[in-house]
Amino acid sequence: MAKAFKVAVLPGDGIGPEVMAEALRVLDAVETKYDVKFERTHANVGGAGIDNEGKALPETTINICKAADAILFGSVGGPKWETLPPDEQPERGALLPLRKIFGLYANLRPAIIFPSLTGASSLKEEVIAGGFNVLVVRELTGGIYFSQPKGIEGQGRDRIGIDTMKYSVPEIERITHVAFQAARKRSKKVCSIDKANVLSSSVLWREVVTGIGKEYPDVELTHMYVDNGAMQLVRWPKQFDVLLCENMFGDILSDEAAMLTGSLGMLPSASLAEGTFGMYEPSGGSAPDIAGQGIANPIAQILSAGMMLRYSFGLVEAADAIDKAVAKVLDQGYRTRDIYQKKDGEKLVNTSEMGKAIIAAL
Ligand SMILES: NC(=O)c1ccc[n+]([C@@H]2O[C@H](COP(=O)([O-])OP(=O)(O)OC[C@H]3O[C@@H](n4cnc5c(N)ncnc54)[C@H](O)[C@@H]3O)[C@@H](O)[C@H]2O)c1
Ligand SMILES: CC(C)[C@H](C(=O)O)[C@@H](O)C(=O)O
Ligand SMILES: [Mg+2]
Repeated sequence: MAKAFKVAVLPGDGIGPEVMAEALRVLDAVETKYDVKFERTHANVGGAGIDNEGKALPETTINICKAADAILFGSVGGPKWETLPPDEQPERGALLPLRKIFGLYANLRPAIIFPSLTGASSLKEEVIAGGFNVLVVRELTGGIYFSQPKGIEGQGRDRIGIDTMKYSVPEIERITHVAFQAARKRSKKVCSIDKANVLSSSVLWREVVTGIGKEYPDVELTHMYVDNGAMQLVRWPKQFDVLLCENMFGDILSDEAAMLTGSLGMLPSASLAEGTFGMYEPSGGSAPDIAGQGIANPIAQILSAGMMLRYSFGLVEAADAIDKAVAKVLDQGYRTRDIYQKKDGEKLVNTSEMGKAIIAAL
């Protein structure tokens, strides 16, 4: 009998449902080819949760996720819900609680430049010639996103907005191990990003990372302040292998790294808990500027589904096949609008045509 895995499918808002449809078709194709079954249950999240069930993260959605082996997530948010109280909006009302409820502390965001896409990068060709492959390892359940106190206090012009950045030693230790273990399977270099010249949480971060680094003598460890890191990424991205970041620094640097590869629509992510449970989503958002037009790039969502097969289901062969199929269609010249450079040999396609091409290449 075919091996079966339960997937909670949360398409969300904006381009979320459009790119999710293509990732699900890719999963259909994997089922046929690899004798596996993905039992999918759809659930509302974000604006779709608010509109259909009155809440960004309805109980039914939480229960569907709890019953699943992994969550495949689209993206949430958009102008329609931006006037709600902050904690009820899609991002703070659904995405962040999901990360916390499921203990998804390790966010892996690989930024890989495909050889055929070097021209789509915002960097000069000579800087990225030969490609680069950076893995952002972002701490996802701590830091300034979650620490207390937080909120707006007082009245009128006397109000103050408060956010707090806290990290405990165990929180730093576990994400550091993830970074070093990932580096061991790659080019054996970890660059830890912090702001230890200003922030106390970063002073502790640097100390703990240095200590853990001694357990991995085969991996080179360097430290960099986040402002310099942001600059070095655009100056010479090839110097980096694994970038280890706290929550907010990782959020910012992963968008930057994504754009160096050509488009935010190319960058997948895996958010992992202890064990095999994970949530898989594009690093980018609901892209309200292009939603509803059928032109979004589905590659980040499809590669995220591939990461789900790799990290939560152990289906390495099928995951490799998805990665290769994406590289192949890019070599064949298929381009959604975000990565189209009007060069000879390029074929401008919409979301579903890109999905179909990837399935054909599987
Ligand atoms: N994980 C998530 O659900 C997530 C992540 C980031 C932002 N958001 C939310 O998304 C909404 C829009 O935020 P934003 O505009 O700052 O960021 P965004 O990532 O949605 O869009 C930034 C730019 O990248 C482009 N882009 C993103 N994904 C693309 C794709 N697949 N194909 C082609 N182009 C793509 C968009 O068109 C836009 O020009 C906000 O409500 C934000 O909070 C959600
Ligand atoms: C939408 C937002 C809460 C989210 C984050 O900041 O983590 C997004 O930007 C991301 O990168 O996944
Ligand atoms: Mg982000």
